[in-house]
Amino acid sequence: MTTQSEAYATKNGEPGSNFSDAFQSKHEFHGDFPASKISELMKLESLESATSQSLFSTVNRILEERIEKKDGSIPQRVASVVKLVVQEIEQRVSKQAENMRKQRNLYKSREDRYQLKIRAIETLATGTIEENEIVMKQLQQIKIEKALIEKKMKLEENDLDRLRKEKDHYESQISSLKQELELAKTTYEENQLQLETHAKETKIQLEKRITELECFLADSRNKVKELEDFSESKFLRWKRKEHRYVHFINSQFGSLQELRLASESLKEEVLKTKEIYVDEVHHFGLNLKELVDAAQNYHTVLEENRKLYNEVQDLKGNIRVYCRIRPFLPGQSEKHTTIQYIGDNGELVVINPSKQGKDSHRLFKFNKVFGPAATQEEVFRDTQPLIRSVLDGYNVCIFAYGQTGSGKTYTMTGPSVTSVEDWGVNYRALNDLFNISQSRKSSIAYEIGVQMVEIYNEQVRDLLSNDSSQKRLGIWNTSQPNGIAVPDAIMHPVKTTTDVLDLMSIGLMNRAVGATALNERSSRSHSVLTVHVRGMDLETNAVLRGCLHLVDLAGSERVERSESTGDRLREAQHINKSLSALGDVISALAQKSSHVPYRNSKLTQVLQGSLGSQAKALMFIQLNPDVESFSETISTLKFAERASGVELGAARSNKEGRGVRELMEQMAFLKDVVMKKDEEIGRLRSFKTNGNAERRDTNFSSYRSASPRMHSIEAPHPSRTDLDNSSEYSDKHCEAGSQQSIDSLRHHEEFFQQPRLEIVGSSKSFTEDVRSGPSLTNGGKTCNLDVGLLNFGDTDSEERLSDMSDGIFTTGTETDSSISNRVEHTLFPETAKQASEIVEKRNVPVKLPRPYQIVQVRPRIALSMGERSSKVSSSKRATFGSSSAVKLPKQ
Ligand SMILES: Nc1ncnc2c1ncn2[C@@H]1O[C@H](COP(=O)(O)OP(=O)(O)OP(=O)(O)O)[C@@H](O)[C@H]1O
Repeated sequence: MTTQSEAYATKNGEPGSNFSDAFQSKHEFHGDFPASKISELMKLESLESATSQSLFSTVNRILEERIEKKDGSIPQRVASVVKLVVQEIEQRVSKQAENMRKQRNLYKSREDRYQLKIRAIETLATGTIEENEIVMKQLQQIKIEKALIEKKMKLEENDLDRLRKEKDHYESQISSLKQELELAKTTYEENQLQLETHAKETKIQLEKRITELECFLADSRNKVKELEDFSESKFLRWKRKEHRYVHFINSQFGSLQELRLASESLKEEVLKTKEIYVDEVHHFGLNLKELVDAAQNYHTVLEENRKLYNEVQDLKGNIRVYCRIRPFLPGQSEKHTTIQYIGDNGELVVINPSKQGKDSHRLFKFNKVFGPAATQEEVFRDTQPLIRSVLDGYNVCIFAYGQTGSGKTYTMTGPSVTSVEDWGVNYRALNDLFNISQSRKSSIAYEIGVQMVEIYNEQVRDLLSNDSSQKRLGIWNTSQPNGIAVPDAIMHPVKTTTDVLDLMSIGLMNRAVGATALNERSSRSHSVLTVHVRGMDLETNAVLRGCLHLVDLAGSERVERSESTGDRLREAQHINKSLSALGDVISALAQKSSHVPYRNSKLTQVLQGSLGSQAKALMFIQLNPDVESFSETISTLKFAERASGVELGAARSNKEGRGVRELMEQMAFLKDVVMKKDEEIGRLRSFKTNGNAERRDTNFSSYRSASPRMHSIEAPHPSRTDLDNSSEYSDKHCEAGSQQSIDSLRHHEEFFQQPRLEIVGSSKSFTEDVRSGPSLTNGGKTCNLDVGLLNFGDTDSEERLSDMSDGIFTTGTETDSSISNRVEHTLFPETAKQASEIVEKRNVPVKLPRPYQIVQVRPRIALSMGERSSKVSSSKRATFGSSSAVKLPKQ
């Protein structure tokens, strides 16, 4: 049993010490408490171990002692009260202890029960943990599900939002639809009202119509009745008719039988007639065949006639005239044409659209007319024989005449070089010459050279020279008796068509072109392509030379039509001037006039050899079919008509056999001798005249008057007043001319590869050459003095030119050969070499035949032919030399 102090001590955690402290402080408070009692009390090992009873008994004994002793420290009563209290407390404590014991037991039982419960709970708890885990898992799952549900809820919320919005939208739509519905409803009601009214109206109308129809039906019924009556009567009539027809057919059948019999007899007759007819047709066929043959013969005869006509013209030396009509260009197809008829026989009818009746038509006749559809090949086919004759030693000139844009360049050159089909006469001609020369190479060795110049504003320019100083050539050297070669222009040997194509494209690029109102790219100059051919017969050594001029003239239109101004106007004026000079020459030739004004333009000077000598000439007349060009067309055709009447004299081939060549070599030698003599005479004369000026003048003038023929190679031609007024002209110009001549010669000598002979003049010119007096020597080079000109003061220059022209005109083959010699020397140096060798070998003059020529021995400087010369065969290259190469312009 625990006491109150124990409980107290247990309650405070330090029962022993606290109780002792309390007891001690109490004792101290009661200082009179005997120490023995305390020690007695203190005998108790500890308060903790002391029972509450012992403690109370201790207190009771103390109190009893106090009471017994009657100690005054504690009043008796107090002690008895305390004792009572202590006893009361003791009782209470014991009760309490009892209670506590009971409680303790109760607690114990409770504890047991709790223990059992705990154990049960523990077992439950273990079960619960597992359950918990499951629950946790379920919780987790529930959480996940919750999250999902939340998500779903969110989504649903979103959906809800969306639905709400949609709902709003639909609501607004519904409201608008409601409005529309309202509107529709009102309209419907209105319409309904209208329809109702309309229906009412229609009903009324229909009712009216029904009544009308009923009336009509009644009428119709009446009519049907009438018709039925009518058809019945008609049926009866038809019935009657049928009877009649049957009767008629029967009668017809009878007659048919009769006819059949008759036809059979007729058939027999027809068969008989047919036989007769077949016989007759056969007979007729035979007759027809004869007629067809005759007609064919007629065409052949016609063709032959044409050929014969051409041959006769060739024999007469007529200028052949081919007319070519340009097609309308793209974009011009709507235009009216002036060409009404193109005949096979070279007939051409042009029509003037502004005139009516007979005057509106004009007939022209030429050697050939090519229509707009004619191809380049067809045109060339008719030109080919003429071109081929160049290889047989003839001189041929082909030129194209016509207004700007009429197709001259198209015919002569072609629209493009790249396509062979487009090639014009120029390329085809050279190609043909190469082909034929190849096919003849076993018997004749041909060499071909080309020059190309243009006449622009009355100046001659070398189109194949890249040297600008040489491009513009000096005055056209008409002292060349036949004027065929272009002495100042560089001669380019050509071996293949490619060479020609290269050269010509360079030439075409250098050509002066410009735009006029009539042609976008108009040729503002006359271009002359000269082809020199020299062939040597490998058996007989006979040499033939041919020369072909291919001339693309500038446009012939009137100045005002080309709407030119400034430079273009000047060009047009020059072109017109030269073309009218050509017209004058042609007129003079056509009229067989004694004076032919070749010198009036550079163009006529260039063509002099081909128009004046016995060369073959062909003129292409180009026409623009456009109505606007009618007047130009007529003037072109008139020009062509005049040209076709020109007789140049029968063409002759420039062939020379060995004999002729030897004679020429002899002539060359003799010319040399004569020249030396002339030089001596000249020296003597100058020696004489040194002391006597007057005599000198007289002597010189005798020379001047002697020759209208010879000109300085390069000296500018003096004006007539110059000639009249300046007595010193001869000297000055002789010097100036000789200097120029020397310069020109230097250039000219490019054609010559070594010192050799040059043969100038012709049979007729010889006499004039002799009259012309001596050639001047200058620095070892020779030039012919223009002495002829010096004495022209009183003579009509035209006449002089005419004389000269005539001289050239009639010289014929020899005239041509002289220039050909010049060309030959240029192109074919070995001939010259042979000649010079012969001259060196022979020193005995040989008696000359009648047509002899002056020979000048000229030390020629060998000049390179430039890049072109590299294409010449090695055997010839050696003789060409290599100094001061003249380069060709690069394309
Ligand atoms: N026969 C033709 N077939 C097709 N086109 C042609 C024919 N003739 C000429 N042409 C075309 O007509 C135009 C003018 O031709 P081209 O330049 O040859 O005339 P042109 O007489 O030489 O003119 P210009 O005197 O101004 O030099 C060119 O476009 C040319 O292609």
